[in-house]
Amino acid sequence: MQADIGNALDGALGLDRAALDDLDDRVADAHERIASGRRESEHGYAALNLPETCDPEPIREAAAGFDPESVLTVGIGGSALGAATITDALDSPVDAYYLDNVDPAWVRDLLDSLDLSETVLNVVSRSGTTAETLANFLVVREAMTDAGVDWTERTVVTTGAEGNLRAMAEKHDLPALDVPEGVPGRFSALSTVGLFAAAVAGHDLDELLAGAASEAEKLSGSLYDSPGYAYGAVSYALAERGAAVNAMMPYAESLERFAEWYAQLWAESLGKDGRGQTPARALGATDQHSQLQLYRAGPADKLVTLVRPRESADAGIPETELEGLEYLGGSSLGDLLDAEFRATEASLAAAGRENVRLEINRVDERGLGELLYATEAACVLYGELAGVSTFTQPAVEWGKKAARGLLGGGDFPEADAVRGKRTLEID
Ligand SMILES: O=P(O)(O)OC[C@H]1O[C@H](O)[C@H](O)[C@@H](O)[C@@H]1O
Repeated sequence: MQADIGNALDGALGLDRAALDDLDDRVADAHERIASGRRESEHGYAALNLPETCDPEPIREAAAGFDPESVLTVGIGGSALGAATITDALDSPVDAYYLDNVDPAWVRDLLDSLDLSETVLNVVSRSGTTAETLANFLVVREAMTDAGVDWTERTVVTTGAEGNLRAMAEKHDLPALDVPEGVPGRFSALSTVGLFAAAVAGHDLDELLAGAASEAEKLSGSLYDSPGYAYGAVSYALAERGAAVNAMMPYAESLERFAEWYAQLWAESLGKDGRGQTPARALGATDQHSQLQLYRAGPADKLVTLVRPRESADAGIPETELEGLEYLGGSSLGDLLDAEFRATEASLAAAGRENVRLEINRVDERGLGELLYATEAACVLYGELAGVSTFTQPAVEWGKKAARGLLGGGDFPEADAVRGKRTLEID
């Protein structure tokens, strides 16, 4: 991956090269902390070791027993978004679906549309206790039984050492993949969590991990040596100067889910102690015709992250006799997308609005491995520089406990706050 941070400098927020050079001393210290966490396989830091520690063989073996039409992943947050980012980005004859919400109509529609006898079910939960995931699993299991499908023959579980899901896998003797120790869900794309659906879909796990490894090798004590660190350092420096929002804007339909994955990573890891940077999601070129207005002319409180592959399949634009459109004819949709990308970049820069360009060669396994790993490294570095606890999520846990208390799943004081909601109703 390559990061071009030129347009992050000398814009409205006033970050200049000298300030970035000064920050590089702190990057060196942060890198030492990260390297030590990786050496000791500390919680969270262990995720940056996945290019070396993730063994793709058991994942491939678990997938090899199936030749399905589709793979259905039941999980939420980090237990769905990494896999979804990979399978959405890459073509495969196997369709990949994700039940990562409990909207009843949506769940029912999806299940009605699938041939469950031709579907592999992957239930993914690190904790093995997440209510949405377990509830959806029970619904899918029943739907399989109703369709005359032996769910125990078509289910693979991915979970931690303990929890309801582990117990269920043992009880029914289901194939189970282990969630690696020390790897939080939002950092688990390059592990059993993110790679099973990719393996079923026939994607090259070795290349995904090799792409990640190539970015891991670049991590050093200077932001100028690593695209991941460069992006993390610049995001942090701009946030300190007022970039409260970071808009992730890939110029590829296939990377739309990547922006969703990034939003969890950035929000849940960095939003602590009154600090953080709000992730926004945009898609080029579509959102040039909507959100760009705000990014260029609204408050100067944003970094816009433009992501694109350098190469992709192209489609020619036919010659036209339509007056005024001659310039399009004989060109291609790829040329148009490229022009739109560069125009957006220039339009933001001309207005002093900071932006960064992240590029991979292609949206393939290698490019995705690079992009996922480098973004994780960026996030970890940002967390170190900001002094936040990157790998915890107490605010999310609060809401989980409150919901569980409301459902009668235990005595949680958080549920009392829900019962005490203030109201001011207007009809
Ligand atoms: O994998 P699970 O234990 O089911 O957790 C799924 C998700 O649950 C929580 O909301 C966490 O905050 C997320 O980080 C996690 O990815």
